Amino acid sequence: MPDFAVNLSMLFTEVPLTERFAAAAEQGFDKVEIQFPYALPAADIAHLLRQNQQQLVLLNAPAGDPEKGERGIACHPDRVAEFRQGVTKAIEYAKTLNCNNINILSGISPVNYNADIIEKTFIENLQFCAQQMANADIQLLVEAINTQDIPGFFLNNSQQAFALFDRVGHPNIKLQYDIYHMQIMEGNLIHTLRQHLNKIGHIQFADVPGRHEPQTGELNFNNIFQALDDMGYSGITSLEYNPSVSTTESLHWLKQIA
Ligand SMILES: O=C(O)[C@@H](O)C(=O)CO
Ligand SMILES: [Mg+2]
Repeated sequence: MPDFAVNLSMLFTEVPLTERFAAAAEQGFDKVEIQFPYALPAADIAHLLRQNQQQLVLLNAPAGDPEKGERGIACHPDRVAEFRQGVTKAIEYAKTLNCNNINILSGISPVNYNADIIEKTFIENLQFCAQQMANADIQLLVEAINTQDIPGFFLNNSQQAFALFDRVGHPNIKLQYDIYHMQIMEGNLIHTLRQHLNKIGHIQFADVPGRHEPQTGELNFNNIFQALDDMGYSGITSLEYNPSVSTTESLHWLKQIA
């Protein structure tokens, strides 16, 4: 069975973030992720993790202003200084919280720049991240996101990610393979996971369509989880879905496979 973590930005949202750690612990989760932890001081999060005997396994670097529709700025040529300051902040949080993985979001391609400059900016920013994070013993992860939910998102499929990793040319970079986004963009999940397992550092999932819990859509999660075990995947597999019912009720599938 996969080593599960739960994303506290999308599950247990019935209660404020500070109370989600305990809610997740009550359901048996000892590993959690938070997309953007920055509204809380790192010391407060560290306290909550200790109190609930949990490990933070993932956080995202700051990704611009979501109120303005921004979903990452790593490919924005005019935001390089701001992006890198955000990465420094993410590394400080990760160090305080003993978190070994930081996820980077490319963002939506800016309309006023040509494709080559956007790609070059992203590659140079990833080179910066890979080295800074290697210095801090942190794995750089990069996530591809589907363009139905976020039209224009620059990094949107696994083959594009692997080609970019070759150009980044640093060993400290892996794909955060989100099953939900990849099912929408390319399908062929088990084959892709098996073929590129050494370049995949973290997995998230939700069913398609709807981005809800397993058994609400078209994916056979029993087969996917079994295949991950069979191929020897040893990383984290994280619940990152919008529960279609209460979070606790949405975990029925987990009890069936346990
Ligand atoms: O899949 C997603 O939406 C994420 O993993 C994320 O962190 C976006 O902020
Ligand atoms: Mg994701």
